Order: sequence, then C-alpha cells, then structure tokens
Amino acid sequence: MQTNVLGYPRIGSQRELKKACEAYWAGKMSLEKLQLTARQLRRQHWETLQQAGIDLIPSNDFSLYDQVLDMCLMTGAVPARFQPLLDKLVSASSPELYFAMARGYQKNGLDITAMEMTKWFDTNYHYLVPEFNAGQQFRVLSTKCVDEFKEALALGITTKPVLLGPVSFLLLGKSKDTGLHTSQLLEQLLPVYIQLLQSLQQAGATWVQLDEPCLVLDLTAGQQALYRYAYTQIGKALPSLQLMLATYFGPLQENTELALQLPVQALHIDLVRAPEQLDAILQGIPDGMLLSLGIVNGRNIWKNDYERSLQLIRQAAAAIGEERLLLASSCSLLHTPYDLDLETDEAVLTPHIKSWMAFAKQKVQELAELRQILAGDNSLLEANQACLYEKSIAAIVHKPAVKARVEALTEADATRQHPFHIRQQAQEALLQLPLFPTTTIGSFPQTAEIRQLRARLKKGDITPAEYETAIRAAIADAVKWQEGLGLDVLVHGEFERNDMVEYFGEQLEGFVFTQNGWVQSYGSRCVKPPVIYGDVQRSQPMTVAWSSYAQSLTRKPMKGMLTGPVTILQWSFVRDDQPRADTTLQIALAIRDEVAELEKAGIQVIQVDEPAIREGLPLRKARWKAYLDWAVRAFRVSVSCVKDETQVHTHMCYSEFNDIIDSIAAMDADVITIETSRSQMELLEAFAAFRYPNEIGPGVYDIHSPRVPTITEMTELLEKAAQLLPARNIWVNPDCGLKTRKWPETEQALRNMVAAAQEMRANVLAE
Ligand SMILES: CN1c2c(nc(N)[nH]c2=O)NC[C@@H]1CNc1ccc(C(=O)N[C@@H](CCC(=O)N[C@@H](CCC(=O)N[C@@H](CCC(=O)O)C(=O)O)C(=O)O)C(=O)O)cc1
Ligand SMILES: N[C@@H](CCS)C(=O)O
Ligand SMILES: [Zn+2]
Repeated sequence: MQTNVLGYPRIGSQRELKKACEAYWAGKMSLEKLQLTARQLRRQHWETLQQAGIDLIPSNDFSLYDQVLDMCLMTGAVPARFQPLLDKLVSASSPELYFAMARGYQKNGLDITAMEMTKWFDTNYHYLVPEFNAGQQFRVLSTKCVDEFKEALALGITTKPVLLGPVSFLLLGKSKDTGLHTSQLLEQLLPVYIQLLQSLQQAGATWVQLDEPCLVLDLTAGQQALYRYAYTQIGKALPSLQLMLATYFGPLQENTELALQLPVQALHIDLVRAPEQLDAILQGIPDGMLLSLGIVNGRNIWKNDYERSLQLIRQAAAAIGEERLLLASSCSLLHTPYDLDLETDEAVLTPHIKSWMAFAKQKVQELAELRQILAGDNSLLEANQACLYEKSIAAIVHKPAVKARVEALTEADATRQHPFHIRQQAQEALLQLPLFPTTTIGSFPQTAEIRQLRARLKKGDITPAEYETAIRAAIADAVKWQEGLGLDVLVHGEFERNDMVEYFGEQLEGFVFTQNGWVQSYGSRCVKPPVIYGDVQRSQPMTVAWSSYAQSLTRKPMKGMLTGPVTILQWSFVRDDQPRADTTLQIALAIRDEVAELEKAGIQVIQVDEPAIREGLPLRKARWKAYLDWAVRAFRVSVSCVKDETQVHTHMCYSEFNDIIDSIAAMDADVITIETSRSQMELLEAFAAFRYPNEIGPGVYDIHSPRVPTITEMTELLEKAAQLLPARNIWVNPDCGLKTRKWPETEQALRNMVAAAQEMRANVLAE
C-alpha cells in the first residue's frame, strides 16, 4: 500500500517564511535571500516526507502567500487594475505583481487595492479570491508548479505536483461583471491547465493531484456538468498522466457517482470528516481506479486512532484489494503545526497531554506506522491503543461539575430579562450616547514594542509587574487618545493579548497551549490555536482587571472585550471525544462568568466577539439548522446573565450573512458590528429586508489596508445605511480590530470616522 500526503505546512517550523516575507516587504531582505529561504523550506519538507517513507510527496503545495493566488498567476488571471504592474513584469518569477495582488500597491504614483480575501471552506485559513471579467483571457503566466517539480527532481525526489483543480478554481472565484458566471469561463481556462499538465508530464511527473474540494459542496446540475466537461477534456489531452482527484472537508454524498465517473486514475476521499461515505464509494468505484483513504486528520493535533483507521482500511481492502489503496492525510497538513518534538517546555505542554498529540511531522509518521501495522507490527498498534485508552479515562479530562452545569442549563439561562425594545430604552437612559455613536472593535496596533514586551516577559527578562506596568501605560495612552479623538464608547486596546483566542485558552482550565504550534492564517500572518483537551471552566477572572483599570481612567463607557464561545471553539484544536456543541456550551459558561464579573465591576458595555460563527457553518445546507441552533444558544448563554441596561455587543467579520440573518437576529445582541465597507453596505440590505430589530454598526472602513478613508467616503456609506435602517439603531465603527495597522494611519482614519459621524448627526438635526 502506498502512502500519500496531500500537502505540508509551509510557513516554517520557526516561521522562517513569515519573517523572510515581512523583512522583504520592509526592504530589509533581498529577493535572493527570500527565495533562498523558500527553497530551503521546500527542501526540508520534501526530505522530511522522503525520510518518513512517503510515496506520494507533494510539490507546489508551497506558496509565498497563498495557493489560490499562485493559481491566478499560473493561469494569468490577473485583475485589470494590476495591468501597469503586468506591463512592467520583467520575469514571471518576480514577486512584485504577486505581492501587489495579495497586499495592494501604493507606490510609484499607483494606488491599487488588493484582491479580496476570504475563508477557505470552514477553516481559519484565508485565500485570495480570483476575480474574473467578461473579456477574461487566460495564459500560462507563471510556471511555478513545473519549476518546483524540477527543483525537487534536482534533489533526487520525484514529487506529485498539487494544483487547485479548474472547476474549484472557477467556483471559488468571483465574477466582476454582471451577467458573467465564472463557470462560463471553463472552456477558455482548460487549455491553460492542459498546457501546465503537459509541461509537468514533460518534466517527468507521473502523478498530479488536482484538488477539487468544491465536490463536497451542494452543487447544481450545471456545476456537476462542469466537472464532467473539464475532466473529460483533461483526460483526452493527457491520457498517460496519472491524475488524483482530491476531495476533502466533507462527504461527496450526491456527487459520489459524478466523482467516480470522472476519467481519473485515483480518487482521494476524506474519511476523517466523512467515514460514512466509504460504503458508497466502494460500491461504485470503477475497476482500475485507485482510492486514497484520508484517514490521518489534517485539521487536528490528536494522535490517530489506529484501530479505527485499520477498520476502514480493511473494509476497503476487502472490497477492492490492497493494491488499489493509498493511505493518506485527510487533507493538506497546512492546517496543523509542524513538529511536536519542538514542544520542549514541560511547563507549557505537559508530557502527559503531549503524549496524546501529533503535529504534521508525526502525522506523516503515522501513515508509515499504519503501513507497518498492516505488515504485521502489532506492537505499534498496542502502544497506540494503550495511549488512547489512557486518554479516554484520564481524570484531567473529565470534570463532573462542569458536565452537570451544562446539563442543568435552562431556556431562561439563554434569555435576557426583557425583549430588546425595553432594554434599548434602559440602555439609552444609562449611556446617554449621541445619535450615530462611534466606537472601535477592540484591538489597537500590536506594535513591535508591545510584542517584544511579551517576548521579554516569557524569557524572564522583565518581571510580571514590569509587564503589567508597561501594558497599563499603553492602555492609559489609548484611553487619553480616544478621548482626544472624541470617540463615544472606548476600548482598552487589547494590548495584553497575544491573540483573541489564545489569550483565553491560556487562562481557561481544560485548555493547553503550545510554544511553536503556529498555523498560517493568511499570507505571513499566523495563529497559535490553543488545544482543548478536557472539560472547560474558568478558575479566575481573565479580563476584569484590565477593563476596570481602563474604565477608571474615563467617564465615557469602556467596552469589556471578550471572545465568544463559538469563535474560541472554532479557532482552537478541539477535543475529539465529545460533540463540538457540548464543548461550546462549557466555554459559554466560562464566558458567562466573566461577563457577570465585568458587569459587577461596573462595565456597562460588554462585547462578545463571534467572527467565526459564519465560518463554522457546515458546508452542506442540510446541516445548517442543527449547527445554528447550538451556536446561537451558546452565544446567548454566554451573555444572558446581564441586566437590561448592560449593553451587549457582538462583532463579526468575513461574513456573508444573507442566508443566516434570522440566526444572527436570534443571537439578540443589543448591538452587532459587522464588516461591510468592502461590499459597499451590500450586507445591510439583508438586515433591512429582514427588519433586523437591534442596533447595528456597519463597518465604514476596511482595516486590512493602510489606506486612510476620507470623511466623504464614510458619510456616503453611512447615508446608505441610514436609508436602510432607522438612524437610532446605527453605530459608526471600522470593519474589525486595528491590531495589524500602524498608529499614524489609525489616528487619521479614526479622526475622519468621528468627523463623518458628526456630519451625520448635523444632517439629522438639520432635517
Ligand atoms: C481576526 N482574525 C483572527 C483569526 N484567528 C485567530 N486565532 N485570531 C485572530 O485574530 N482568524 C481570522 C482573523 C485572521 N487575522 C489575523 C490577523 C493578525 C494575526 C497576527 O497578527 N498574528 C501574529 C501573531 C500573533 C501572536 O500570537 N503574537 C504573539 C507572539 C508574537 C511574536 O511573534 N513574537 C516574536 C517576538 C516579538 C518580536 O520581536 O516582535 C517571536 O515570538 O519571535 C504576541 O503578540 O505575543 C503574527 O505575527 O502572525 C493573525 C490573524
Ligand atoms: N476584538 C477583536 C475582534 C477581531 S475579529 C479585535 O478588535 O481585534
Ligand atoms: Zn473582526
């Protein structure tokens, strides 16, 4: 049986790629050095996989920024606004155009906005959204996949190039012209894919993996037909190239027959997310097609349950024969950290919990071990079973009091004392805010100085007291500064947080965190998801001291700032021994305790961020309701303990809510702040059509760009909002937190934002 890895992390075990890219962007590293770093990383990854005995080693899974952006360059799908950079493109491998598409370009008299970024399926990874126009032309502009294949070959490693398949590439893209459906472009796109595949074959590739994750979505008959057309054409053009069609993140369901009919040599299926699909696949798989069994979880950090994997492998082997099977990761390992062996500090990750875990490098070993077990090495199986059994009964995992508290939850615990219209009056009386009140989403710039403070604290170079004094000083500055700008509801700035999820994970029982467990979120930005291993509870206040201190510095309302239960769950590595809903309710109770304590400490406005609620939505519509029911309930449990006059905010970004607006309303937050500026308030139409009753802060400027929005731009957006919603319900705020921004642009942008709100107030008075 062969082993197969769909993709490997690429940011570097010490985040070498992040550091190199950021240094290159800052003009502190040469292009040659950046390219050398990238080459070294690719080599390390290939050699790691080779040494583990993996048969199908991926290439072109590496990316300087994003694999979908790479595909745009390989197919020449460059949006027209980048034409000036395309015109002066010296070499296809020059990254100026590439990084401009990812990050925008404000140089040499040009001001070009970046491509839009959105979530990669239900993960916390973000890809750049391909943009297509009516006159779209495609051509091979970059030969990255061929270059990297040759690079590995020169090292003596024959790899399996990985490309995002043509249909998913189009379906994940966006049409920029009304009347154009991205699917209409397939015919023009295919010759470019065929040319790339021919070049790969000429270079010596025998296997190519085409990722088609859209096959696990609800597809229309038209979209299904695209698959038939695309793969028939590719199959005809390249009869002797072995294609592996890779599906992941869910079951094929009604697309099973379609996938099995496509003229490909192998199909990869995700048996971690969807083991139930194996029966149907085995029944329908045509003679001669190989099956890659995705049994090692690419989305989590727990050791594989060998017994369970072996059952699936044996079932498949009995049906179609061992020689037609490949043992594989469920999806790319991009979503897991590098190497558990780098977790050496036992005070951070105890050896006990560490013994239950596997990162990317260990997962690759697991594939090799499964093969050894199949060849008769029972000791590996026994060791694995002993470890998993010990984990299942470990006293540190189970806390009966936590389970009992969740079970005792009632509807009243998830319901505020009075309906919104009564609360709104109480809050208006207490807070005395002007019309169009201004606020920000929570974080202010996480400068190098602030991050270094934390790094020095970790190293023991400064004491906790010195750290606290420095963070308090940053908060005091931020409070004064916000008062100076004239903002109405202030924030403390979140300077004490490394990350909005990790910070809570570090303080809650039932969580552990890691030293090096970095995972790419987008481009050079990484997150270190905490690990939920057991029942969750709060043993001490997590934010109250910081918020109370900030409130003590001002008479204006200071927002308490928390991350919501669904987002904490979604952005952590979760335990795999109980339903996600149960874990979320445990987190909700911990947040509820914090909310109650903030209120007791005199905080009148409390924001509970839920940016990941949309991302957590199941990929198939049929499963939405069940998810939304528990997700909304968890949010309500986390905030419903407060008095009517305590104003509960929530915040969401990267969100397309049009089809879940009723659930957003059911969360019953007094105020919701949302990302809307890039879509020109499009989202508000859904809120208006639904007659969304509570208050809304539609983002009036994009925080992903250093660009400072003008007052007029923001008043225009607010005018649009005022046409759709009652003025009484509108807040004025940016799209999201400002942690990735620098202070000078933040100050100018917020100054303009306050001026825009003042103009809106004056207009209302004049009417
Ligand atoms: C809102 N978003 C978030 C998502 N997921 C999260 N878990 N958190 C989020 O906020 N998903 C959706 C979006 C994604 N957006 C972002 C935005 C920004 C980042 C980001 O900036 N990440 C940082 C890492 C943050 C962090 O953990 N910082 C630590 C450690 C910092 C560090 O690197 N320290 C240095 C030493 C200090 C120095 O010299 O500068 C070191 O260790 O070498 C901290 O602040 O303490 C990033 O840099 O990538 C992520 C997602
Ligand atoms: N309060 C967080 C929300 C990010 S989604 C912040 O401001 O960064
Ligand atoms: Zn946000």
